[in-house]
Amino acid sequence: MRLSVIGSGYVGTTIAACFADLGHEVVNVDVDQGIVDVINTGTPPIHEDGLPELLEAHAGEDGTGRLRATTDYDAVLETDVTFLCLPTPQNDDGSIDLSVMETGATQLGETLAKTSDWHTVIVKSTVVPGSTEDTITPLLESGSEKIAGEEFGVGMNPEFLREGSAVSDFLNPDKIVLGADDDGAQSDMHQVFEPLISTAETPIIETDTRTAEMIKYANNAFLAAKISLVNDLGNICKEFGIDAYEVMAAIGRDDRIGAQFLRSGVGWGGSCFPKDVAAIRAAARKEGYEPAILEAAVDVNDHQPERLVDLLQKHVNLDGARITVLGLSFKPQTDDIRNSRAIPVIELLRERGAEIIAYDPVAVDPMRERFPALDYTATAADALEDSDGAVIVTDWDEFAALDDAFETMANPLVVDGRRIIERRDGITYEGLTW
Ligand SMILES: NC(=O)C1=CN([C@@H]2O[C@H](COP(=O)(O)OP(=O)(O)OC[C@H]3O[C@@H](n4cnc5c(N)ncnc54)[C@H](O)[C@@H]3O)[C@@H](O)[C@H]2O)C=CC1
Ligand SMILES: O=C(O)[C@H]1O[C@H](OP(=O)(O)OP(=O)(O)OC[C@H]2O[C@@H](n3ccc(=O)[nH]c3=O)[C@H](O)[C@@H]2O)[C@H](O)[C@@H](O)[C@@H]1O
Repeated sequence: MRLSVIGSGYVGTTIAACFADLGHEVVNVDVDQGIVDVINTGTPPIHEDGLPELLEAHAGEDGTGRLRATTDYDAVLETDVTFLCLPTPQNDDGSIDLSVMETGATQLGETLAKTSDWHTVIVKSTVVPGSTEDTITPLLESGSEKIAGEEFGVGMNPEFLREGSAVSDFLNPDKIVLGADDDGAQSDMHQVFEPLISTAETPIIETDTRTAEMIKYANNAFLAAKISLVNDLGNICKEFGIDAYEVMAAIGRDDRIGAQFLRSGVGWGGSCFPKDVAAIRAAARKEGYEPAILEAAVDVNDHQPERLVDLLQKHVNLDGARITVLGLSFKPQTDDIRNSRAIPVIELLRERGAEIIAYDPVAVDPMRERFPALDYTATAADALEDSDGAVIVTDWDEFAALDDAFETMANPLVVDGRRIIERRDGITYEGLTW
């Protein structure tokens, strides 16, 4: 099939490359000429495992030619189906900001006015229930002067990939949710996912657009709340001198609980959990419902960075101390720092007078834009030298392999927010929940 993917960020680039790999002909449409140029050289605009190989195979000079990028919306006219992968950030009150989606839908509608062919538009972005039906579809209709369901199709297909393992998650999903209010869109979505359905034997959930939208929020809210509950229990474990990881390993054996997402520590960050929990809370409140558990989940999460810094301060006077921050991205295997827990940790350390030396394998440049005045190093070992204490904020594997480097610290003190460093002789070690 011929597909266009509007928005070439973490999701748009990944799904475009994966669909090309599954045999579709794909064009990425983005307003950012720099991103478009990079994709057309066969290189990903983001750091993501497996993407360099896929882009080289399909967009590179010697590739299959099944993937290209452009800033021109008219490219949509040479395709049958368009995915909208535009950002859905939050307003100051936490509610969803649909403005980029509105701009994209309007421009896409105006583009579709130029063709009489049937076309299906699929909302891939995370949007609160009702957004597709009440906001996006009317804009597509007014821009194209066509009737949804009769002259073009509209579907909603939420994405569940995680950054850091985006390619493998997309190609091996635990479910594919196909939301549509018309048969044409439902049938087109089936065709798009056919190569994945037949190879991965993935469960397909067919539903309407509002339910598809809600499934995405329920999924993210459940996972975020699960981690917060684990952190709440982990904080209790710490008070009792019990290892939360041993406790979680035991309860994770219960199928009703599940073994994943039981890692306690400095909390959840990233571009999605915080904004999606905020958006569904705001949407619920607007309907007159206060979601108490989600509120508590956010509250626990907001306090974990402070608990980490308080724990460090039990061992060292932070005023004037040289403190190493290891890990800046919101999770390992990505350069994304959006809502990284490193941000509140750095802010708290600065408030308490610490001098910060920071290191991350791939996220130094984005963090330098956020905090230009910090001292950044090229290796973790350099960051530890002469330091009065270190905090671990991201669970990069390379931190687990650090050994002699701790001996170069002025004060070998490690406060681990991710349980990545082993306790050992010669280091004062504190785990956040163990
Ligand atoms: N990042 C993730 O892991 C996941 C994100 N999502 C959802 O997917 C959506 C997109 O997220 P990301 O890919 O992270 O966003 P992003 O911010 O990484 O990428 C968005 C892209 O859209 C482009 N863009 C902005 N306005 C445009 C316009 N009018 N026309 C064409 N392109 C335009 C930007 O230049 C950028 O390249 C969001 O709703 C997010 O919640 C869903 C699952 C996973
Ligand atoms: O909507 C989205 O954008 C995506 O959000 C999350 O994916 P992502 O944020 O990329 O990464 P996760 O692996 O879920 O980690 C999120 C945060 O939770 C933290 N986390 C995760 C697991 C855990 O056990 N403990 C824990 O603190 C991570 O360190 C990270 O800060 C979801 O896992 C994806 O299914 C979803 O598609």
